[in-house]
Amino acid sequence: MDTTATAVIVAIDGPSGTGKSSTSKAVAAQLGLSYLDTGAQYRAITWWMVHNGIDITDPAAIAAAADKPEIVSGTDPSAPTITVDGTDVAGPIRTQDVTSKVSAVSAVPEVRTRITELQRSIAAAAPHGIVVEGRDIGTTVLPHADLKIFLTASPEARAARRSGELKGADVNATREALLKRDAADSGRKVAPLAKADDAIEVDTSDLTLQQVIECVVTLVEEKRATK
Ligand SMILES: Nc1ncnc2c1ncn2[C@@H]1O[C@H](COP(=O)(O)OP(=O)(O)O)[C@@H](O)[C@H]1O
Ligand SMILES: Nc1ccn([C@@H]2O[C@H](COP(=O)(O)OP(=O)(O)O)[C@@H](O)[C@H]2O)c(=O)n1
Repeated sequence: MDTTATAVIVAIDGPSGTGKSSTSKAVAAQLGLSYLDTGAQYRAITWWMVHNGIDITDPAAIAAAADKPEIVSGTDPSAPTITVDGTDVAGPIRTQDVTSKVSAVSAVPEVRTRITELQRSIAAAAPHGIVVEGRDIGTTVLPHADLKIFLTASPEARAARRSGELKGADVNATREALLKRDAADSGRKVAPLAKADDAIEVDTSDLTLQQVIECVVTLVEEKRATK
């Protein structure tokens, strides 16, 4: 059977702490779709640059190395994986050090070209469709996605969620770090963080995670019914 005709492609974008990862994983698991965390890929290439002593303040050095690491993403929403040259980096990519450097690395056009190609090939290979989350999925990576969602939330709600995860982290410092990363991601020249014109915006500040999941599942099911 040709499943590609019925495969549904969902793009979920938005800034940090709006609920992209939790929502995308749950929606994909519930609907039998694959799942791709594109932020994890940018974190993985950043981890590799740091690990290999590349000067991340030097865009030319980053560009020259952009082709070297082999990044592999496992797309099962119940057990997503990420490896670089065969090493499991799921833990190391979440350190504060990588978080503070990822916006600089992901702004380099050669890095984006490489990772964007990888993302498109993963989406095209997903047998029943995929939920892809990131910053530029609806605008650049998958502009023909069947459904585009742009999640937002107040900086206060996002900082409270993130500092809840990073046990003991100061909520004001977390808020400042989030806003700094938003500004870098929204201000870069190539594929900035942006809402696609045809994306549906959902403000999650006053919604529970379960409410957001239900909202997105309903939207995907409506799309699937009319495909
Ligand atoms: N609507 C929500 N209400 C409360 N907490 C949420 C909500 N959505 C997500 N969270 C929590 O906030 C944190 C960040 O969510 P995450 O999905 O990682 O966001 P993102 O991928 O956009 O950075 C997680 O601990 C998650 O459980
Ligand atoms: N599609 C994407 C996804 C992430 N990124 C970059 O990767 C960083 C980390 O993304 P992430 O989704 O893991 O961030 P969090 O929401 O987990 O904080 C972002 O701040 C961006 O700099 C990007 O440029 N494009």
